Amino acid sequence: MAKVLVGLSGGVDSAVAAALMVEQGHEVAAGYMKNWVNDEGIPGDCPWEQDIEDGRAVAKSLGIEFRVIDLIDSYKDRIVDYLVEGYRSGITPNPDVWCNREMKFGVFLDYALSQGFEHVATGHYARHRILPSGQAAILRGADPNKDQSYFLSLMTQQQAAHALFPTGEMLKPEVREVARRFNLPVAEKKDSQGICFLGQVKMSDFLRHYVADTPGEIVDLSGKVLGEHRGLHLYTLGQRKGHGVASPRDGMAYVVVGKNPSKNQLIVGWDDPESAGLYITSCVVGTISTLNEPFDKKRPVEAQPRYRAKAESAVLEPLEEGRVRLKFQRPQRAIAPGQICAFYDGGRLLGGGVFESTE
Ligand SMILES: Nc1ncnc2c1ncn2[C@@H]1O[C@H](COP(=O)(O)OP(=O)(O)OP(=O)(O)O)[C@@H](O)[C@H]1O
Repeated sequence: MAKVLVGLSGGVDSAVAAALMVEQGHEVAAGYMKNWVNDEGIPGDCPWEQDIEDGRAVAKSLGIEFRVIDLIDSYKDRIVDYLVEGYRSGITPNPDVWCNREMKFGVFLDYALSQGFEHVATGHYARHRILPSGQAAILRGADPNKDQSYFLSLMTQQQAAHALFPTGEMLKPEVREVARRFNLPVAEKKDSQGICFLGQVKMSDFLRHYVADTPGEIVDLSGKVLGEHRGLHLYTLGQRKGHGVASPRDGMAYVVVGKNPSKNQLIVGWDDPESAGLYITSCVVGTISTLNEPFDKKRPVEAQPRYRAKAESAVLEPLEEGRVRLKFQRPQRAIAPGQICAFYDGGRLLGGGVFESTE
């Protein structure tokens, strides 16, 4: 039996995680991280009041303590600023991955430990194991449609050692069934989507409040001007729609193949392996974080370059501290700096890093 603080978000997955922890006989309390309050007139509509109410109702039905933990300042410093700075500097940030490392298993875990808890449990779809070495390992969730291990790829061993993922062994429909079995008030609540504080707001509308529009030319690979963009930060490599350059005929679409910050130009080309910059096989990944073993020698890995992507065979080669070169077996489309790459050995998460540059 352990003392466990469950991260209760107001959704069904974490409610079931809490119920399972109670059922397993742990000493359980629930914590809701208050991350965002819109007091600056910036668009964002996180339904946090409803979520707190739902979290409180779940805790009550399980007979466990419910705490609301104010992490607004840390969230602003560690996630919102990272997001805005990232876009400002032209990279593609991933706040969901960062949130697990900095918030849920960062300040929230620190809070839990300072309060005498031994573990933070969340409703992530990932599996937790203790290896024969005594180290904690993270495996892909049992539900292949829901697996969230990608989002945990920048976690450290110390963080993993204090983590528990009670729903990671289950399929989503089973989670709903358990919620009904426990009569949890959120058993039929709809799944949340995207970054909480943005809610239904488009990222571009949110960013407009922080990053001024800086219009410039849209050019093709030969330098011919085809249109005007609103600011490089608003476009992503591989983007097919929303750049405003019409396709000349059916079956030929312009996509974003690059950015030239010094000329403030957005470069478009055909969605084709021949378009320079769109497909790469070799790249440098930095901010390397590993869970169980250091990346200190050349090794094969499966590298997953985005959440809903297949992990691809690649060879990883250590560079100087904190960086690796990754050579994919097959060309990869639209790898953008800032994006997170998760590394796996079969179903086991090895760690992750941030794409820095392509070669
Ligand atoms: N505001 C929050 N306070 C406490 N824990 C949270 C909060 N937001 C998310 N978590 C924890 O992180 C887990 C994964 O977060 P994510 O946003 O992916 O939720 P989810 O998959 O929609 O799960 P849920 O159904 O529990 O909302 C949640 O299951 C929960 O344990």
